[in-house]
Amino acid sequence: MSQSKRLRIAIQKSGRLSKESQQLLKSCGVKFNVNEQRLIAHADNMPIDLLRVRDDDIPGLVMDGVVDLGIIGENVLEEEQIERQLAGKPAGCTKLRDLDFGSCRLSLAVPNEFAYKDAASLEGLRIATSYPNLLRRFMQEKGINYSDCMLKGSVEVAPRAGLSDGICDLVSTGATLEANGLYETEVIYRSMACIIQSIEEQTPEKQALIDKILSRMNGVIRARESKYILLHAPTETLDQIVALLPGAENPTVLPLNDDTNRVAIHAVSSEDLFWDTMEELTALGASSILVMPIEKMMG
Ligand SMILES: Nc1ncnc2c1ncn2[C@@H]1O[C@H](COP(=O)(O)OP(=O)(O)OP(=O)(O)O)[C@@H](O)[C@H]1O
Ligand SMILES: O=P(O)(O)OC[C@H]1O[C@H](OP(=O)(O)OP(=O)(O)O)[C@H](O)[C@@H]1O
Ligand SMILES: [Mg+2]
Repeated sequence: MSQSKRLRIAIQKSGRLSKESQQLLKSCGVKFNVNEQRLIAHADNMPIDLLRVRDDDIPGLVMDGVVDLGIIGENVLEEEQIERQLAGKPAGCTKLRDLDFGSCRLSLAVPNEFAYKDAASLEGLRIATSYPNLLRRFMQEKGINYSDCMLKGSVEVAPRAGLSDGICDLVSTGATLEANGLYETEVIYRSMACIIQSIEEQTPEKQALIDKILSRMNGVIRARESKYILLHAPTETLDQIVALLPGAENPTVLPLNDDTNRVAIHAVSSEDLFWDTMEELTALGASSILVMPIEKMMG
């Protein structure tokens, strides 16, 4: 069991996940100030300590029970899990939920002049990557022999530098690949950020705090994905209009002053309302359409 009476949460110190991890915890009511020089940030209003570390270290810290929770990309989690299974080290942890950020994919990419047909085009070649285990699993499934070149960063420059024939690295918009004269040929893993818990037994107090944070996180993420919609609708097209609102259950329908042919609709939609739908709504006679963000949700 983690020795500390306070709940320990590991988050990325600086990088793609750090701001959003901090923001998510703040939205769950955890109050803390980060001092860039310090590894630990203590929450002021709850028995929670945040450990700010390199993202690569987060899965191991959770799997060894050094911290109770960690916010991490699934790509790093899966890579560490394979690594530890091979080394016979503890690799257990529980994924509590996917988060709504850090979406990216681990892909194979080759120089623009490379005539790639399928994964077999890489037979006998060298691939640079920071994810040797995920790459090996993919290549073994395809039965392709290759050699790897392990790089912790700047993987995209490897082919130009003559270090490898292709790469296996994270892609989001594809801008980094393009800037380095590479193109994506195969997605080998799709990833999101997630929150994981150590499998060590928790004290009832700490488990209750984990459950509280998770329940708040569910509310914050559900609210971020939802919209509050207000509009006026002709009574004759009311059913069609309600059917167009994405995931809106039991909308409130209210009468309008001095207008018996129209009603006001208030609805919580589980998704954003896109311009196309707004145009379809107006074509059905809807007016005064307002789409508003929701800050918190519960129950
Ligand atoms: N372009 C991207 N768009 C969205 N998410 C990304 C992107 N690149 C990486 N990620 C996600 O964010 C995680 C952290 O990426 P980052 O580039 O900050 O890692 P790093 O350089 O290894 O950081 P550290 O210094 O902590 O080791 C990745 O493991 C992945 O899950
Ligand atoms: O497809 P794109 O939108 O261009 O994103 C992909 C890039 O993002 C990540 O690096 P990051 O920018 O986080 O910097 P790093 O190389 O220092 O980790 C990843 O390692 C790629 O290099
Ligand atoms: Mg890292």
